[in-house]
Amino acid sequence: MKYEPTGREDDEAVLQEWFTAHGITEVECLVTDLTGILKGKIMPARKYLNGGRPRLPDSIFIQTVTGGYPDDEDSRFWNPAEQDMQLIPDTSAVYLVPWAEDPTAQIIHDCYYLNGDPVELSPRYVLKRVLALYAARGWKPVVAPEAEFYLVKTNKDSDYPLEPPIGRSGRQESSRQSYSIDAVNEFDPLFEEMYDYCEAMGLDLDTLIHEEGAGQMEVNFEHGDPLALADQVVMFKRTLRETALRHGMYGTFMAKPMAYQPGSSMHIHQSLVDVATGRNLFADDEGRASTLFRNFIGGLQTYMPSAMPFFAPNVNSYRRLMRSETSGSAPINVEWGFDNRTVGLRVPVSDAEGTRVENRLAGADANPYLVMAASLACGYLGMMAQIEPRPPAVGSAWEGGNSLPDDIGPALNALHSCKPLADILGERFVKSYLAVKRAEHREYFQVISSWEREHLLLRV
Ligand SMILES: NC(=O)CC[C@H](N)C(=O)O
Repeated sequence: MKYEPTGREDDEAVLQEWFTAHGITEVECLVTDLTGILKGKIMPARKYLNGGRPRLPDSIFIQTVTGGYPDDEDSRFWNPAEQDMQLIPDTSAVYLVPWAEDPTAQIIHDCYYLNGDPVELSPRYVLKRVLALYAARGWKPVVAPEAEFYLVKTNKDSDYPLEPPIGRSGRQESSRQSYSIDAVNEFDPLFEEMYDYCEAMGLDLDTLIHEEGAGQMEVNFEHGDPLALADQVVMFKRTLRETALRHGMYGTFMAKPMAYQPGSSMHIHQSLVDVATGRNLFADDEGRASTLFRNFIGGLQTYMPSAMPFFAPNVNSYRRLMRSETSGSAPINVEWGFDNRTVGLRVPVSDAEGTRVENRLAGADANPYLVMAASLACGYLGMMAQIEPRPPAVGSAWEGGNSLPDDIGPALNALHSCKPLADILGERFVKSYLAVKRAEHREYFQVISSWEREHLLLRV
């Protein structure tokens, strides 16, 4: 997947036309790091259109969420020289910044070394790598992500717990308001603006609902190409956070922002299209679940426990997945079942064309490129090895207990031992990801919590 300069003239023409149509004066050149944070440079549109392309060091892909770097015990897996990368725009990922005062573009870029090699540490590249495996077989995965999030009161001191926001009524939500339209309308001005921004950016939102938690909402995206939808989720998260700030609140995609409130997920519905015929290969000629579909689920069941650090990348992610009275339907297993929300892999009842599996494991805090790459990699491995899934769960699957790593430490160990995933996602990428996540975990461990001060200080 080398960048071929021959295609670039066409891209320039597309950009030129789009910049002129929108009167663009500034460009935000964006790259998503391992966490999902947008990094990049801002430059004048004039320079950008003259072929100016920014460079960034490849160390942005080995940065922890706090801006640190892993100890260099494993440094042979990245380049300590901090090589420069050339940023090349993807002209299918060009958006307006609708809240900017001067007409500004935000463009998602791919990263290449100066010799033209792609940077394998880039999450967007990891997803492209998995999609190329599907393309080589004439397959096209189709996904529909959902993103849950909380609106919360601004929280200037991070020592204090978060609180639900104040709505138009002047009141703070305190009870379960799942699906309540009036509870969504409490934040009507914010959502009006969010929709305006999404419209201006061309984000394909389907529905918005109120979820179970106080101030918790969910948006669903229309189904489509995984790369385009991962881009859209990244853009949506930025948009929602920005909109919330403009309305005096925070929007957060933390997996478990508040104790005693359900966590936030990023469910991904997945199906598989035959490029030649356009048919959904997850249904057979009689409209029943096909062998490929069963094997895809078999692969998810086999490899998802090892891919856990992509679905649950932070210490906080595992708080969402712990069973408690307030955990809602967050999964603790990789069983599958028809229209069953106690399993990690739900198969919604639908017509043959709509046959799909909803992977419910990922938290909203996960990096959408890596969630899609990991989920599609697990399914691909299952289809290649023709893995039969266990029988579908009937009734509650909670009784089976937690069959997944229940903390980031064991999850990282499981990924470390899984060679098939490293082969698909890239060995250098997986090693670097593990090193970054281990460094974050060590840093977290140095913080003494209020629970320890409350319960241990005077007792032990
Ligand atoms: N609607 C739902 O299925 C809720 C999902 C739940 N919030 C989770 O974190 O998984």
